[in-house]
Amino acid sequence: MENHTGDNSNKASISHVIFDMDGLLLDTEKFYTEVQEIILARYGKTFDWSLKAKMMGKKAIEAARVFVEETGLSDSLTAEDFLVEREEMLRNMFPTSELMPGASRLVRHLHANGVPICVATGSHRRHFELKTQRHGELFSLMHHVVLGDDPEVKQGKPSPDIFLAAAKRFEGGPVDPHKILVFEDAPTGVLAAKNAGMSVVMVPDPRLDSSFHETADEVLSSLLDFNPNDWCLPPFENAES
Ligand SMILES: O=P(O)(O)OC[C@H](O)CO
Ligand SMILES: [Mg+2]
Repeated sequence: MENHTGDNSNKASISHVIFDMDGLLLDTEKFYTEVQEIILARYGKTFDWSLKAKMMGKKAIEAARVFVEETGLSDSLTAEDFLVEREEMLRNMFPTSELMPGASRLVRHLHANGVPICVATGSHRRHFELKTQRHGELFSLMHHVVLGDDPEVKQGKPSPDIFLAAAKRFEGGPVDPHKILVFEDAPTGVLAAKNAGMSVVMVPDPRLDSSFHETADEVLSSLLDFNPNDWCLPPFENAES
C-alpha cells in the first residue's frame, strides 16, 4: 500500500485527535463481514468489498438499509429484520474484540503527552459496551466518547455530525476543526472528517479499493506506521517501543 502524505497546510496546527473505533482501534470489522457473509449465504448470495465500503462506519440502521437495498433483498428482508438476524451472532463475537496493531501505543503516547483525544464511533451504546469490555483501561484515557446513537448525531458518517459533536466536547470546546486530526478506516468516515473540515489519516483494510484513499490526507497500512513528527505532534521517545 502506498504511504503518502498529502500537502496539508493544517499539519502544524493539530492540537486534538479523534479516533474512529471499529476497524481502527478495534479489530471488529471482521465480525460484521463474517455475519453478513453468513446471512447472504442463506439467500444464495456472496458478500463483496464494494458493499462493505458502503456499509462500514455507518450507524447500524443506515448500514442495514444499504445492505438490503444493495443486495436486492429488500423484498424478503427488511433492514430491521436484518439487524435482528445478525444480533445474536454479533453479541457473542464483540466481547472477544482485540486491539488493532499500534492502537494501544498511539493512544497511550498521545495521552501521556497531553494531547486531548476522544472516540467518535458509529457504534451504539450497547455494542460499544460489549466491544470495549476487555479494553476499559485504554478507553478510559479518552476525554470523551461520541456514539452513533447520541442525540446530537442526527445522521451517521459521511455526515460530519459525529465529528462536530466530538469537537464541541473537548475541554474549552468547540475546537476549531483545522486543529483536529482524525484517524479512520472507512471511506464514509474519511468523508465525514473532511466534511467537518478536519485532517484525516486513513488506515484502510487492504481489500478496500484504493480509489477510496484519495480523500484522505495520509494513508497508512497500520497505526504502527504513524509518525507523530509528520503532524507536528510529540515524537515517540523510542520508535521500537
Ligand atoms: O467505524 P466506527 O467505529 O464508526 O463503527 C461503525 C460501525 O459500528 C461498524 O462499521
Ligand atoms: Mg471504522
